[in-house]
Amino acid sequence: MINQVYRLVSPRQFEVTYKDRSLQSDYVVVRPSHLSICAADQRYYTGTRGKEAMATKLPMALIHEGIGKVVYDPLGEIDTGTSVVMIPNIPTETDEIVAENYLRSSKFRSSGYDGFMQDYVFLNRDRLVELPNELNPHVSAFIELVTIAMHSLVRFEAKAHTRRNVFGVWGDGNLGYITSLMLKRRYKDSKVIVFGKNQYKLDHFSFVDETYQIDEIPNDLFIDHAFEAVGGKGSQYAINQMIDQLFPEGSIAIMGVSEYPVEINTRMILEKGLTIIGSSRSGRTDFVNTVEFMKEHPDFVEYLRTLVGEVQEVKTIQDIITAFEKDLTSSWGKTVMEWKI
Ligand SMILES: NC(=O)C1=CN([C@@H]2O[C@H](COP(=O)(O)OP(=O)(O)OC[C@H]3O[C@@H](n4cnc5c(N)ncnc54)[C@H](OP(=O)(O)O)[C@@H]3O)[C@@H](O)[C@H]2O)C=CC1
Ligand SMILES: O=C(CO)[C@H](O)[C@H](O)COP(=O)(O)O
Ligand SMILES: [Zn+2]
Repeated sequence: MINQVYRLVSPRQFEVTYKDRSLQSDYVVVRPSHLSICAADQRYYTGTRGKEAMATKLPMALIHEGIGKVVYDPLGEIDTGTSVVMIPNIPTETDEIVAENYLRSSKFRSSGYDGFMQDYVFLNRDRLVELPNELNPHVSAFIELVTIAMHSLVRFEAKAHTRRNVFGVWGDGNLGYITSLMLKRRYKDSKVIVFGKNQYKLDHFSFVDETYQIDEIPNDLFIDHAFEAVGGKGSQYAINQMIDQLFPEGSIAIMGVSEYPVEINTRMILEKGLTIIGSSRSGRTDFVNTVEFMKEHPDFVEYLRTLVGEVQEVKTIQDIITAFEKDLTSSWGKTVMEWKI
């Protein structure tokens, strides 16, 4: 069959590529239904990802957050029409220590390897997780971003000390919202404080204990552990504030992506004995855990609906551009594409 792949060829410019794909293979074929735009996709779309990465990774289909329905399973194990979330990480080996998303041999969709902006996505059997029918598709579209918070929390639990009275989350955007919501659901007796730049965004965080604008943090406020969900140059300011507000021996989980190295106060990291935990992408276990968590906590899913921002029906390449442009000017939430191309 001929599959159409919608690739970014240069900033703000997409082209259709026709790829001949055989159904005589082990791949399960999925028709995407709802796709969501990540900050990483925007860095490629706008060309801010950096000259070298743009040159080596393009042309490629963007998008690594998405769901769809199974249209063909060569083994006949998965019913046609089953709703699934697609896993963008593609491991090529296993390791007893290193998780699939940290293996340098793994490929990642929409980062040098074609993402989900295709008519049909061909996936290895273990690269999809079945979704319950009742789950809201616009929320499910960005499950991958929820797995990022899940993955970071799992790493935090394995590496940080066990006093968890007060958590601080820096970042009043999508990932900050998801992380603080997940912390509140997982640690019912702990206090969660969110630190952000915009009062109108912080107003959405009604479920946390306290919120502060980053230039109004009380001097006597201290936290046990911190999560960074800012990215870019802002992460430098955020990480240095975390270092100041943490009790000794606390931890900092970094999730935000920065294009350039950031300067952090290593002297105080040493003096306070802080642990820094880097966290990037996610793997199958995180997807399975996240879908289970969403099944068990309907109120968690309900809160995530607040994050559904722009919804754009996509039938043409111009609609794709419209979705990315709307996302750039949107002041809150995730942009979801209803994939009907
Ligand atoms: N590790 C991983 O695997 C993943 C990482 N990410 C990364 O996480 C980061 C956040 O993503 P996302 O939530 O979607 O992006 P958002 O833009 O929605 O969120 C970032 C928020 O942080 C605010 N902010 C800026 N500076 C500070 C500061 N010093 N302290 C507190 N808040 C601040 C921003 O405000 P304003 O807009 O006003 O500047 C914005 O509201 C990005 O870098 C993204 O690439 C995303 C997915 C996976
Ligand atoms: O968003 C992400 C995962 O959900 C990661 O931040 C993204 O994969 C980083 O990729 P790149 O190196 O291409 O910017
Ligand atoms: Zn992403």
